[in-house]
Amino acid sequence: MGHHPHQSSASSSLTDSNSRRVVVGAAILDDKHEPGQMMLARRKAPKSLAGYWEFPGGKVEAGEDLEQALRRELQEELDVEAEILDRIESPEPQGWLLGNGMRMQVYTAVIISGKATALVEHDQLAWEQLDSTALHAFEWIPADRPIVDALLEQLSR
Ligand SMILES: Nc1nc2c([nH]c(=O)n2[C@H]2C[C@H](O)[C@@H](COP(=O)(O)OP(=O)(O)OP(=O)(O)O)O2)c(=O)[nH]1
Repeated sequence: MGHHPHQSSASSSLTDSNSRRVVVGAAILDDKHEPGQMMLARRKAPKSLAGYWEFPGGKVEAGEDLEQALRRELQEELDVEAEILDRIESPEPQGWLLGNGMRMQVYTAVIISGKATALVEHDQLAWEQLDSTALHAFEWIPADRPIVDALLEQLSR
């Protein structure tokens, strides 16, 4: 009895679809100083999210800081080297609340090397004007829509 609680809490931190893991995402811009377009990516999996558009990115791994994690994800998912620019300010400092209870921090970024390619996570990439109507015409993961608005607001400052 004495050992059980310890064991289960140690393993749950690795195996839960836990709400503590942080997600990082990128609003990839076409130009660092005068952005006109951003890139969106359409998910292939899981089934519940397949077909929805998102900010490319993923979960931060142990030992990484957020920007390192994001650069790694962009390399793995899109085969590009990226420079991370600014954090999109979120209502709470921990980041944007996602549908599954996780938090996501989103950064603007530019590609510094390579041509973005949909590899395993996505089946389509799109460049779109930084315009509210144009961007909201895509079927985003619902939790991402307020982030799109905050991005546009922040870029217009
Ligand atoms: N990458 C990304 N994930 C998002 C966005 N919006 C949103 O709700 N999510 C959710 C979907 C997933 O549940 C989670 C991110 O997980 P992921 O599957 O992209 O992470 P990962 O690449 O590290 O994959 P894995 O190791 O879990 O297989 O956050 C978004 O804009 N970008």
